[in-house]
Amino acid sequence: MAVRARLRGTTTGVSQPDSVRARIEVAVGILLRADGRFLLATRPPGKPYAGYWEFPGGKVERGESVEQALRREMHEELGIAIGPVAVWRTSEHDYPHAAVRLHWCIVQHWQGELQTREGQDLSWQACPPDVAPVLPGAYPVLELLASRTGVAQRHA
Ligand SMILES: Nc1nc2c([nH]c(=O)n2[C@H]2C[C@H](O)[C@@H](COP(=O)(O)OP(=O)(O)OP(=O)(O)O)O2)c(=O)[nH]1
Repeated sequence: MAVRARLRGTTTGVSQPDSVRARIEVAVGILLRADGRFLLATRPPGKPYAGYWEFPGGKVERGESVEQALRREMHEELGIAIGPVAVWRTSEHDYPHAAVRLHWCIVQHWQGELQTREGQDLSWQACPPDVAPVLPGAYPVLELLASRTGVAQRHA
């Protein structure tokens, strides 16, 4: 599968010019456990790329900040109340269905037991993930996580 993505400060491919399509802003949570593993979830049925693994999150709604959107999505999807949010990186990806700008937020503290409110599967993963397929727009950040101290590495 062709992967076209741009990550601020890192060139991983070529996207369409911004003038061609309006970008959809997306807040994405990298829930990082104390052991360095991060949470991936499957996309629910009925959505584009249903069944693909992704980081939890969703579209920023009108009038919301990225942080507000992330707090709402984490509550709606997982039933948790997240603590401090740090926007870590921003990347862009062009899909056939949408052009998205992904705001990657590291979350290390939350309250509540994880629930699967949208029928998604959840998995705590290390780098590289051993679940597939992963949403193409998540690849660049997975590469960055692999080099980030504190993220669990999978050793074959
Ligand atoms: N949550 C999430 N979205 C991602 C990731 N990587 C990636 O390219 N995306 C893209 C896929 C979608 O085009 C977009 C997120 O939109 P979505 O449809 O899942 O958002 P949503 O939950 O607000 O959806 P809805 O309310 O409109 O049903 O971001 C990722 O790792 N996590």
